[in-house]
Amino acid sequence: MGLTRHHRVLFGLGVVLRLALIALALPWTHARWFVPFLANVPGHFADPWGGFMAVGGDRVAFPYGLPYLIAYAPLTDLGGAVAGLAGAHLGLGLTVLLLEVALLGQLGRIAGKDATRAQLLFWLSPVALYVGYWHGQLDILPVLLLVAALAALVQHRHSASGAWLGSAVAAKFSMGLAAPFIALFYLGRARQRRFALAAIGGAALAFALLWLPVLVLPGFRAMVLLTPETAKTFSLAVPIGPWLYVYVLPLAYLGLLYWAWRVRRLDFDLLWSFIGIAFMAVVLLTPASPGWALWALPFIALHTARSGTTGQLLFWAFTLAFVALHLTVSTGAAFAGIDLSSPLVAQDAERLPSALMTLMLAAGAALAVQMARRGILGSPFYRATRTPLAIAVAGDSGTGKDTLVDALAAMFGETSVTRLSGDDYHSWDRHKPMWRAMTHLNPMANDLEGFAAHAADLADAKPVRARHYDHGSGRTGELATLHPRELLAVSGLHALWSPSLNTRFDVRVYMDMDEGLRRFLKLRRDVNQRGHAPERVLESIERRAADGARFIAPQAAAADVIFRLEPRHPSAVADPAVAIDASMLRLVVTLAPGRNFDRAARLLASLSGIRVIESADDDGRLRLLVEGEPTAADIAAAARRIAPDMDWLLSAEPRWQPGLSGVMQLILLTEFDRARRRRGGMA
Ligand SMILES: Nc1ncnc2c1ncn2[C@@H]1O[C@H](COP(=O)(O)OP(=O)(O)O)[C@@H](O)[C@H]1O
Ligand SMILES: O=C(COP(=O)(O)O)[C@H](O)[C@H](O)COP(=O)(O)O
Repeated sequence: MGLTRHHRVLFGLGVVLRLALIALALPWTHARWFVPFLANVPGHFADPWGGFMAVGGDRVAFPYGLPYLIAYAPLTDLGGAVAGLAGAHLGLGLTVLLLEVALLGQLGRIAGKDATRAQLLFWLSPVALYVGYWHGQLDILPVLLLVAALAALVQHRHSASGAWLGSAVAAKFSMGLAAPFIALFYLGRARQRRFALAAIGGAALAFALLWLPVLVLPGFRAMVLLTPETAKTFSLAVPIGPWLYVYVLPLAYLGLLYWAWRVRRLDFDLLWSFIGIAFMAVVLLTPASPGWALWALPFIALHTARSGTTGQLLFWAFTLAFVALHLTVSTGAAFAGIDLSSPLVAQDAERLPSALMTLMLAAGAALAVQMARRGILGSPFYRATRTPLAIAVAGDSGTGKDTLVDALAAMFGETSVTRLSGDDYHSWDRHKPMWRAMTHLNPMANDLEGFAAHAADLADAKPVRARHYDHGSGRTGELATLHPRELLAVSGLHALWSPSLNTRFDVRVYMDMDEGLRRFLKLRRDVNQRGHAPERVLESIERRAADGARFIAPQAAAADVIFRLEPRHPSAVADPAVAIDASMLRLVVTLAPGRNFDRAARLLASLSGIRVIESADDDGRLRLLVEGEPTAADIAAAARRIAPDMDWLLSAEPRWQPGLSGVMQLILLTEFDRARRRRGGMA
């Protein structure tokens, strides 16, 4: 999205503020710890940590691993070589700035249409300016590596994502707090599970390369492994008896992890929200080092960019209170030669810091709760894992129900769709004599009560135990478990039979088909795929005609959308031995009374090579006659345009179909998008 002049001014303001601070402010941490350590590296490449302590350096000066050296030493030492201490400070400050710019780029890959707002919130936040250039922490590096890992993940580059994550953890162990949530993201859904090994391999390799070479160094072990920072995790403890405490942060973190595990199926936005809330818990539940707030900043910036006024207020209240607090209690910087590096408030003057801490906690907690409500409970994917989007596809035998459900699975991903077929609820196997007395189309020949009960349970995200009818053998198999997923596709001869069940469906489809075409396609399928003799199929079609008119056709009245395939010329179905050419078919789409075609018609008319004629039938139902052969690429481009907010449900690699099947995919996509909005603006 192009930057407006206003945006460019704001980004420029952030750059000017940073350059001014780099030039005029000398953080105590840089002067006392980081620059002396980094300046000492060139003479002690064998063991920079041991070398620094050997020359009397402070043991807590640089509790960081190889990634920090690789990132921060070059410009700092180059600056030091060129212009002494001032040059070293300049080099270190510029490195922080460059790493922040890199993080903005990664955040942009994740934030999509909210990128500019999220980047500006990060770039102008008091936390980024204070932590990076006044208090002078170097946490921007591990945060950049973690956000790069998540950006690679959202782009399905799983080995790279693992490598970035391994590097982030090698840079700062605390980034490992994100790892269990990422593991749940991979393991919770079949379509992601297959990439878990690639991610683990990338992480293990990167971590090993960045840790093994230095783990053998005594100086590294002394300065990095034994850092006192970790102890802060246990600082907030609630006494529950003599020598017995509950550690609040671990408790909160484990609770969050359990919640993510209970959600079971995470999409990327849920993963992002869980990690952001976990980092906020660290900031709120420990006397956090100022740098730790930077871990949460990308997450709260993107959340705020997607929120309304309340979110904005909470963001600024939290970040300003956090900085005000640390201005009073943490070290600062010398500014233009004036020493302002001591905490502004004496340690025993606890009232002001405590008031600011309370304010920061209140705003931060409210922000974390809002992130949980909007980012998790309000997530369309989370809500669909609790109440799946449900579609019913009814129609006579051979009208294309299974073919349509296959097209749904192609666009949403097989692992996101639960298929419930009415064929699995026939009362008897194929060889039972009862079929001579009753056809499959008669509701009495099917356990429609069990079918409806299972459909309702799956719509409530409850698993069911059902048998499967095998059309190849004509027999019903063993009981198997059907698990709920984000989408429930209920198809069959009687899928729209139950008025009470029909209210559970978000989309109701009736498959109609020109009778000659249906006979043509059913004959070919039942002979080739179900092993029936042609004469038996034709006899069955004749015998079922009355029940079709009596029990199947009336279900069309309950449909939102009726798809009717017709041959464009009778010759198309003259010879069953000649395969149907898609160009010989046309699609008639009929919408429920009161519905209009605006979106669908606009969409279809935009497809190259498509001819659309709009009409109305006798009872005022709008009808679209569609002919043409759009390519799969045309369908994909139209899908992105017509329903941009359906990304959360679509497969990572949707398989759009060419021709009239693709047109039906698009129309169903618009129907699901409509259902999403009707459910209260999911997304
Ligand atoms: N849009 C279509 N274009 C061409 N052939 C189709 C189309 N839809 C269905 N068919 C074919 O018609 C036959 C019946 O379709 P199917 O989906 O099995 O119907 P149902 O599930 O309603 O019994 C199958 O051989 C299928 O390949
Ligand atoms: O009418 C149908 C429903 O299936 P569909 O709508 O898919 O045609 C089938 O004929 C019966 O399920 C029996 O199947 P079989 O032919 O295996 O006896």
